[in-house]
Amino acid sequence: TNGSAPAVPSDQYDSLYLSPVTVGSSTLHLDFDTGSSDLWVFSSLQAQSSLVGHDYYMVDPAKEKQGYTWKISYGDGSGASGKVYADKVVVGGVTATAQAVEAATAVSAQFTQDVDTDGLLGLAMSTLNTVKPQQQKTFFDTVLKQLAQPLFAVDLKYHAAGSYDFGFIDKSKYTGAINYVNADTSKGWWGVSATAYSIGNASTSATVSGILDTGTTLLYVDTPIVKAYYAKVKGSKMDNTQGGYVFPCSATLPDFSLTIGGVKQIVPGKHINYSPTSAGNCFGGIQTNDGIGFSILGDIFLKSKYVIHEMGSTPRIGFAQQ
Ligand SMILES: N#Cc1c(N)n[nH]c1N1CCCC1
Repeated sequence: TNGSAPAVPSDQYDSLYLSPVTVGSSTLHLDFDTGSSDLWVFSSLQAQSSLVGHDYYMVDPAKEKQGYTWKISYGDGSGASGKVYADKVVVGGVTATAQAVEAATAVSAQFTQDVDTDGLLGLAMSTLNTVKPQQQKTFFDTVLKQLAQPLFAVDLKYHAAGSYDFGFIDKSKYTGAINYVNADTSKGWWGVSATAYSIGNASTSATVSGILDTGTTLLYVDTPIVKAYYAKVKGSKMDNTQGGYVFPCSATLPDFSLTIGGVKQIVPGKHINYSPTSAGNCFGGIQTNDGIGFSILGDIFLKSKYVIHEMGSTPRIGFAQQ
């Protein structure tokens, strides 16, 4: 079976996208994350006070994987931990009958405060899964063999609902050709490299190595590229209080592209005005990857494309224009 689930922006700035998932007998709204590999949910194991505003998984003790635990921490300092159950998970009609469901006993404040997000569904390689004593499979790995094609396709949109397709490519969701490149999955992520970037009409050769990551809001690249971009934005500056480059909300933002597999993957300038700040200017969608060690092609990069993640004998990534 194949299937498709909506990806709905959680707020007016596309901070993250939420998709409905049936876990056991509950429907939760999860953040599908190609940058991590745990399927974890808010659960009845948590203190009631942590569950206010959230949908949550009602655990069935008979389904517990006794002695199994998980603990995850993300690059932004957030995290969660808990116990593991084997239960039914359904995404867009695709069913995993005994998926490892990581039920939270504790989650960090960032998650408790975000009442829209009921957990995450990881779509990176299962080698990054945090369950002990035995690593568990992602939902995609669990259902892979039942899919017509061994792939999922990501269709995130700018200030609109998109979708995640499992097992098929939806020709109505893109125009032009799909450009495929091999994926570097050696570090557990969907890794990709670019050979150049462009700002407006000017191209510069450079090697940009990074990961595709639906769970990251913005686009993080090397500092020299970020500086060159905002040099073309009148009134832009690095604002340490806001934590990145900001600019007047009236500024005209040039398009940005990364050349991947010889094809320019363009990010429209409009998408690079991420959100207003508390200080009366606007926060940039392109920011420095300082301290990360590689680039992160997050939602700002992804939301103009239809991106196929194919786990064939050689993992591949396909890019097409929405
Ligand atoms: N930081 C971070 C991060 C990432 N690189 N991919 N997904 C992330 N998160 C998912 C939920 C919180 C952060």
